[in-house]
Amino acid sequence: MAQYTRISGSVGLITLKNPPVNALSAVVRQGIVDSVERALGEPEVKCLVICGQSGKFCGGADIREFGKKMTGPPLIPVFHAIEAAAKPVVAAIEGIALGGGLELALGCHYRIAHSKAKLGLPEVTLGLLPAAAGSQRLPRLIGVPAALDLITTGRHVTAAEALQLGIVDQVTDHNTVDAAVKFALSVAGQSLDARRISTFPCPRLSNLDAVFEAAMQKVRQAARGAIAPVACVQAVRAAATLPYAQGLEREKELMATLFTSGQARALQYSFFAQRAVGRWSMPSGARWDTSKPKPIRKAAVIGLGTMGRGITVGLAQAGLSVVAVETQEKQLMEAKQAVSGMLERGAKKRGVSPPLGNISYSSNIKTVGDVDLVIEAVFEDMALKKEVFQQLSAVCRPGTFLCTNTSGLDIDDLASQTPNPELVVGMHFFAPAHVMKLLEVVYGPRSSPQAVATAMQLGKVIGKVSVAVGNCQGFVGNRMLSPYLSQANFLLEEGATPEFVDQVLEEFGFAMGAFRMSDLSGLDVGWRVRKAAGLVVPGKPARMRQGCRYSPLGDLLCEQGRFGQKTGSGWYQYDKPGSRVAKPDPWLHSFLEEYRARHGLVARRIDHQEVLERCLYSLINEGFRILEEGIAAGPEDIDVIYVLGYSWPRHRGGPMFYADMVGLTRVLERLEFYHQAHPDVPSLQPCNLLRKLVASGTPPIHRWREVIKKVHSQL
Ligand SMILES: CCCCCCCCCCCCC[C@H](O)CC(=O)SCCNC(=O)CCNC(=O)[C@H](O)C(C)(C)COP(=O)(O)OP(=O)(O)OC[C@H]1O[C@@H](n2cnc3c(N)ncnc32)[C@H](O)[C@@H]1OP(=O)(O)O
Ligand SMILES: NC(=O)c1ccc[n+]([C@@H]2O[C@H](COP(=O)([O-])OP(=O)(O)OC[C@H]3O[C@@H](n4cnc5c(N)ncnc54)[C@H](O)[C@@H]3O)[C@@H](O)[C@H]2O)c1
Repeated sequence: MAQYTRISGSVGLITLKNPPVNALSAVVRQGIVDSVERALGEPEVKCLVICGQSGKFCGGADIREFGKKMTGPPLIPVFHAIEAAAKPVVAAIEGIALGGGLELALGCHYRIAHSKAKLGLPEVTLGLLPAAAGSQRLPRLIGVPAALDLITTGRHVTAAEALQLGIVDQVTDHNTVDAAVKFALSVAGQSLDARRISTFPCPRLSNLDAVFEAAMQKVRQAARGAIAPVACVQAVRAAATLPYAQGLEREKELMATLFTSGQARALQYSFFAQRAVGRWSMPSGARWDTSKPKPIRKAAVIGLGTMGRGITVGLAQAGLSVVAVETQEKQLMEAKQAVSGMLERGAKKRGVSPPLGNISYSSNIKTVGDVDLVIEAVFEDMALKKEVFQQLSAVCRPGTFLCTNTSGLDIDDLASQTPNPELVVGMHFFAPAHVMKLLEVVYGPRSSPQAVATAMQLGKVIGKVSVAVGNCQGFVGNRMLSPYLSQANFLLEEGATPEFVDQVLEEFGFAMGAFRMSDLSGLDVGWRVRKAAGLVVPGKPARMRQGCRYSPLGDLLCEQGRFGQKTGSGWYQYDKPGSRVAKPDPWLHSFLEEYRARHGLVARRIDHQEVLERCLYSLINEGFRILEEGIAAGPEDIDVIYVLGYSWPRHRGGPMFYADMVGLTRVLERLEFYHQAHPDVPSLQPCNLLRKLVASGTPPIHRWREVIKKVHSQL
């Protein structure tokens, strides 16, 4: 609702009340209409202030209303009524003014913001554009280039930047409502002609075409197929070239195409999924709301390679004390230098001082005796990790949580090395660990709910989106990647090139195709895992392992020292080791031809559809197996992992959402087709849960959990 009160005798105060973010639901919109009407009708009221309850101005339109039949007054006329008011209306912006929230403020005559407030038009991140006149008012207020930046990126700006851009009129460190009331009284009675943004001409640009061409090129490059950023540029162009009323029409037209699009559905699903994963549960029945985390003030990181350094930075930046341990003095010194550099660069960007003092470095594991939690990040070698866990058990005080950053080793096996396996969980970060938002929190059969809650909470503290998953080889993300990569390799055997496979996957929206990604991560990583799994055994029939099809192509490249970017060659060639520009490699093409000839394989023409379906549906099929086994609690968990950790295009929601969009019947049919053609590839065999979902009438994704529950209860 919106509550109307009179303060200081002559100020009408409208307070938006719709926790948690005062979104503009139908009731709130109606409340604003009624309150404005009332205030304008009261002769004693000289001016109005609009604020939000609980220190939050407004988080925008109520996204939960989007899928439903719209009721209540539409936003544009509400904001026009405010702008047309004969008494000054001041927005008192505390906390947030986002999307429709900022558009409401732009309908007001003045804007006062608290210094800690964040403002922005993030509609693009939900597959939309600011369609309550935001795309038309903002360029008129701050000019086309700045408006294009804010609207196409959806980034939030601080109050200080908003002041500099001209979005707000004043910033205060004190009570914002008090400041707004004082301000409103000071301008009461003054002419409002120059305060109605919709009447402003859009600031002229001499190079208008060039600006919009450049903006369009920029968004198309970054969008990876997303349509909203393109529509945002078109809407701002309308503001720059058309009278306000016509610009509004264009905004409405563009919004109509976005509003019902699959991309908007996917992005809004993704928004809620990222919040839903925080409400985790385990098959044992333990849950987020019944498991209390322990506060972590001091942590240790063991192993300061690529991952350990990033994890140390993340912990220190969040204000924790960190003991950073590396056994070799030389590596320790190098790590210290690298970590300090990362902290200094990060602090410079944020305009704060680097928290260098939060970290103490040591080459002696005994120095971790007084920490609350340890994150082990030594080489991916089970014997080594077991040794480290035994040492930790001996030196850590009782109750210390022991976490491992392993990419896929058995958490329970590691836990068995300690007298308190309930304190052991996986904390699987993604590289670069201080940047990537995803954290897989992996619980073993003996991990306590408190250990899981503590790791999930620590993830939150350091700014990660944490997803709780069960223990299995590769956990969720890497396990699903395995059949995807296998299919990509099989396609090469059958006649495709790495360039073609990557092109199809990149057109789908991945930042990098399977082969460019493997070259970046290092081919040796998978090689080591396959060796440890006994798959790389000289003398074995080359293309079969344990009765299943196996492609040794990656192993053969590694035997040649082709580890990817770091060695200057892999699936592609590079100018020099470390270079990032992948070029097609004639050597690799002849190697593939020789390989096919050696194995009696005849190259055939492979089309886009086959590449996409085999790579994506095999990955999705593994996702269904993961759900069936209870390794992930719901499809949202898998989708968040893929969007945040594996560059799955956000506007496609994630693999499980994509399967829902394609249609489960279609996915099942195509898997059956490919499995018939490749009976020696078990990952193409449709999993039981997928069949059950189809048999139960292909329910929409938000109802899959009901079927999953039934499957689990039958086990
Ligand atoms: C035929 C076709 C016709 C087409 C014509 C249709 C015309 C329709 C006209 C529409 C007009 C458009 C108006 C406007 O331009 C559109 C918008 O405003 S879209 C919304 C823009 N706002 C945002 O994107 C903000 C989203 N929220 C956030 O970024 C964050 O939540 C936050 C506000 C920064 C707060 O962050 P935190 O403190 O970390 O809290 P959480 O994120 O965990 O959120 C808490 C809780 O609140 C829920 N929530 C947040 N924002 C909204 C919202 N805008 N609507 C509904 N719910 C919201 C969030 O989901 C959390 O709840 P939980 O999911 O955990 O239950
Ligand atoms: N690199 C990635 O992209 C990535 C992503 C997620 C998880 N992981 C996992 O993180 C872990 C570390 O990977 P990485 O890429 O950082 O490896 P890395 O080779 O870069 O670093 C490992 C570090 O551990 C140190 N070390 C070895 N034994 C030690 C001991 N006993 N005590 C203290 N330090 C010791 C080594 O000197 C080295 O500096 C592995 O388990 C890996 O699977 C890696």
